[in-house]
Order: sequence, then C-alpha cells, then structure tokens
Amino acid sequence: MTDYLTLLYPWTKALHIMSVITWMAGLFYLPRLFVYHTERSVPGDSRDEVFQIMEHKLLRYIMNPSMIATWLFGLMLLLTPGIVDWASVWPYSKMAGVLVMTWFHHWLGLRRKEFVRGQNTRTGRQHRMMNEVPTLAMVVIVLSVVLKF
Ligand code: HEM
Repeated sequence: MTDYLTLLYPWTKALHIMSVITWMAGLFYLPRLFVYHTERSVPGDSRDEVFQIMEHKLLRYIMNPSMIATWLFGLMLLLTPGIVDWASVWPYSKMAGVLVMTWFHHWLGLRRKEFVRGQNTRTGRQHRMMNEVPTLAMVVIVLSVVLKF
C-alpha cells in the first residue's frame, strides 16, 4: 500500500494542488456573493432568487467536491512514507490552517441556508470581514508547507 503511495506521490501532489485551487476559488468568491446579496437585494425579489441559485451551485458543485478531493489527496500525501516529519512544527501549523478553512466552509454553508430562509442577519461589511478568514488560513498553510520550519 505505502509502495503505491510512493509511486503515486507526484500525481497525488498535482491533484492535491488542483483541488486546493478550486476549493479556494469558492472560499474567496462565496463571501463576495453574500456581500452583494446583502447589499443589492431584498428577500423574495428577482435578484435574491439569482444570488440563491449562484450560491447553491457554487457550494454544491464546486466547493463541496473540491474540499473532499483536497482532504482525500492531502491525507494520501500524509500517509506517503518520508513526506511528513512529525518532529517539525509545519505539519501542525498546516493542520491548524486547514481546520480553520474547513470550519469556514461549513460556516458559509450555514449562512447560505439563512439566505434561503430570508433570515440573513449580517451586514455586507461583516461578510466582507469574514472574507479575510480564508486569506489568513492560506498564508499559514502555504508558509508551513513551503518553508517546512
Ligand atoms: C485538507 C487537508 C490537507 C492535508 C491533509 C494536506 C496535506 C499535505 C501534505 C502531507 C503535503 C505534502 C508535503 C510535501 O510533499 O512535502 C501537502 C502539500 C501541499 N499542500 Fe496540502 N494538505 C491539506 C490541505 C491543503 C490546503 C487547504 C492547501 C492550500 C490552501 C494546501 C496546500 C498545499 C500545497 C501548495 C502543497 C505542495 C507543497 C510543496 O510540495 O512544496 N493543502 N499537503
């Protein structure tokens, strides 16, 4: 099994990076949609309907599958012999960043359901501020995995 993982390593890493890119695109874009959804529509109008379709499709068909793929290929890399040195700090800081990102994904899912019920309570500014969460997590993750401190 570990022999296969070693053989597949470059492919696993390539697929990991591809799925990270598509997941992150959604994590950056969905909060922006929430900003305009809040500021440019009222519950029940035609724009509310369009924003709901865009948010649903982005989450369901792009973000959910790419989050699952990122985790799957990431765990395969983790299990590949000789890749992770558990005596270093970087695997733990990377995991902390990944957990924040995964939490944020689920937080966005809950906010989407509030829009569906017409019960969004947050302002556009609050959605803009939450938009910084994936940026901060990305900085921690990329520094961890590239500098390997
Ligand atoms: C979801 C859980 C994740 C796990 C279990 C995981 C695990 C790993 C592991 C073990 C490696 C191999 C490091 C190496 O080859 O030396 C790796 C590479 C990488 N990961 Fe992740 N990762 C996850 C999510 C993410 C996320 C969310 C990002 C970006 C925001 C990311 C970005 C990268 C990058 C850019 C590399 C390539 C680094 C290099 O080879 O220089 N990963 N990941």
